[in-house]
Amino acid sequence: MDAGPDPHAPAPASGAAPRALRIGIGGPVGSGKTALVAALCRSLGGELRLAVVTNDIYTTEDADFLLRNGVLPAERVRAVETGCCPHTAIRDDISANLDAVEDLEASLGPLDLILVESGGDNLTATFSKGLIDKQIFVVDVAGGDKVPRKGGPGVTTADLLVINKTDLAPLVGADLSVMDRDARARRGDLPTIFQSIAEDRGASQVADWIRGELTARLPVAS
Ligand SMILES: Nc1nc2c(ncn2[C@@H]2O[C@H](COP(=O)(O)OP(=O)(O)OP(=O)(O)O)[C@@H](O)[C@H]2O)c(=O)[nH]1
Repeated sequence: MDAGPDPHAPAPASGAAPRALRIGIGGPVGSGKTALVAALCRSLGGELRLAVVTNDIYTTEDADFLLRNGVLPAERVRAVETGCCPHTAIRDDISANLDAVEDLEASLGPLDLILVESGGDNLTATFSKGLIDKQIFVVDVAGGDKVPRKGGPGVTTADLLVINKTDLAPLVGADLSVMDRDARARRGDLPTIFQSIAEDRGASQVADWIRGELTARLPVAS
């Protein structure tokens, strides 16, 4: 489904990107998506006009976590209760998510970055290109070092693969070099980041990747 142009997109200022970069964050249940969103709010919230849309099936758990942890003011967070499989709301019927994005842009004015966190799903979940510009897929080492090898569209095609909870690798017997080899085999030149949010509370490598994506969208000065 193609959502077409965004009617709420702010008029581009001279030298500025046309509208907020929308990044979808998906991945299996418990891999660390909300922890990543919170970390990115910590590292980027002071330098970018940032807002977040969370998706949960029956609750507003993830939005509540962000608010409880004070990583972003309440007016910058919207919670979508999907009431159905998480992938349906980010891939098939994206209207509730688009409404949330447009509502944020209408109430806050021009934004630089909107993070859309999917509800936890499985390795097949992907975002509609009508909803987001770039997709980050988060898996974690506690799921086993076989996960990248299993592939699926998230692992194989996401613009960025994040392998989270590296601090747990020795505890669960996960071999990071195997995960690295398999991720390269599945993804070719697409980037993969290994991280532990427990050890790097600002997810600095992912924040840097986002800064790079924002820079890449800026019009080339003539
Ligand atoms: N040890 C360790 N724990 C982590 C790390 N990142 C997240 N966690 C923990 O893993 C658990 C799940 O993290 P969440 O961020 O809620 O995972 P999620 O992917 O958003 O989960 P759902 O929204 O339920 O799919 C929480 O208890 C986090 O504190 C990490 O790098 N290392």
